[in-house]
Amino acid sequence: MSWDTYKALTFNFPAVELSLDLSRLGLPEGYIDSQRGAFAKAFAAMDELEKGAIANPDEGRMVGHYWLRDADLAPNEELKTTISSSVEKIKAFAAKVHSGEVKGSNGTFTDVLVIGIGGSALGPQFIAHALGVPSEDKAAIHFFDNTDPEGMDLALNAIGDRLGSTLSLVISKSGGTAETRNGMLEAQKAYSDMGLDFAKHAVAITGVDSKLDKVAVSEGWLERFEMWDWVGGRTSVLCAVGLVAAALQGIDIQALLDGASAMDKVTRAKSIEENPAALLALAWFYATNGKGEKDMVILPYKDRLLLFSRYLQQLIMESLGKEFDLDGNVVNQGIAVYGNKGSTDQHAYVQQLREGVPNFFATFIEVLKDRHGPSIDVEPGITAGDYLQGFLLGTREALGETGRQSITITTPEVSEATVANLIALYERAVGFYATLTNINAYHQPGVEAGKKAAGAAIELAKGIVGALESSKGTAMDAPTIAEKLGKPESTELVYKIALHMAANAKAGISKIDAENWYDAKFLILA
Ligand SMILES: O=P(O)(O)OC[C@H]1O[C@](O)(CO)[C@@H](O)[C@@H]1O
Repeated sequence: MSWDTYKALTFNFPAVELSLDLSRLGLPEGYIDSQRGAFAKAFAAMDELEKGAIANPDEGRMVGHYWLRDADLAPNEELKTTISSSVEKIKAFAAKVHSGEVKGSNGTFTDVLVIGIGGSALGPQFIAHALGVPSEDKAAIHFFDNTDPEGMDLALNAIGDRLGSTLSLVISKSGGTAETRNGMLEAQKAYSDMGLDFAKHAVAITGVDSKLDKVAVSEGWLERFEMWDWVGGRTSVLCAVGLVAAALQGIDIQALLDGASAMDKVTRAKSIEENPAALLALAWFYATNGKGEKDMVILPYKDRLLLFSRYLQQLIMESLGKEFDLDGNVVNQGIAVYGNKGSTDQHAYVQQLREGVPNFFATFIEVLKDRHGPSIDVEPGITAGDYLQGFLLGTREALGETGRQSITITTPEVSEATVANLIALYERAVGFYATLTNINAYHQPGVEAGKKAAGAAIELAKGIVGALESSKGTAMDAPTIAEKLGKPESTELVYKIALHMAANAKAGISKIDAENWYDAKFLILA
């Protein structure tokens, strides 16, 4: 890359100490100019959104995550007060927990168990991993982010005998998410097995009057923090969803809010070149032909940013992956996101990136500061951190040689400010990209289909137990059970569910193997 091309296509944003290098994207001459009209619309739409327009038309909702870090921007006094008092309430609660004024049955809280999924876990996980220092944190943080029983066992195992000084945060915007409900019930059981009262160790973060909120009220949980319908799950990390856990861990949440606010100010610029979120959205649009034709590979060369790609997966794919545009046309939009960290990835999938199917563009995230404190030389005059940067620069070069596109974001260090900068940068880039592609970034109708089908499988499971119980001692294969349930069309599901039940000896169900696996029979002994 020539120095002049690099300078011409690298954009620096001193206010947030960030630089964005688009020089390895192959942007044709005049491309930015050709997009000015489209971006004028995107800037205008973003202005309207920030003023409180119903930017999520399907759900008739405002989209207010930008107000969370600058309450004065909220469209009315009530919201301004709600937002600021929520932040104050979080800080005050964390202070009481740290001082021991609010404590568990076994004394000052040492651990925090976050129970949530999707946007109610990914943001808190990213922040905890990026900014936590185990030996200094005010609380160790653990997650139930799935309905996998063994995953929960592992988290409980890490907590060990400290459950009596563990604060559980149950986080669900809707308050009705099955995985989170299951996690809550499992946690409740773990506390009660140790003779502890869950309610005295539990905090709810949810919408007012949701199912979860009602449970928290009726059981007299320690505290409740409100979530609002104008904050989407995937953009909720800077409200109570992410801030309570972060504050308890000892992370400076005001610095997070200020970092996001600083990036928000920069990304309100009305000129593409002066706006890093606009440049990022433009880069995505160019690289994917505005149709998601290429995947986005996120490559932070920093262990602390490992979970950023997972966080972005939801932010970008749940926001942009849409069947219809705002006019009802079928568009099947989206950008697939994956990634891990460099240089670890160099020894995993970079081989394919360089030589295999050219269906991606990479985003390198470069962090200038290696560590707090000095580093030893691993070779004369060279540190491990020099190697890390060397691998970033080398991989980027190697990808360029085979015509693979990349973006590079450079930030000075990993801190509250820069982590929040990145979050705010990508939130706004997603918003701009949605306007460029004329889609609603703020709903997720597709998620419902899987939830409904899962519900049907659970109903079927109940039926299978009933069928085997009513014919105790009789072994039946899957087609017979399905027939008995009046659901021959669901034979495959019956087979899969019965296999799982037998593996877990559920309701005493066992399996009699046959030579052909599909002829296995299931029974409950008489
Ligand atoms: O916070 P809730 O309501 O439990 O939802 C969890 C996640 O489920 C989804 O609704 C769908 O995956 C996400 O948008 C959301 O972040």
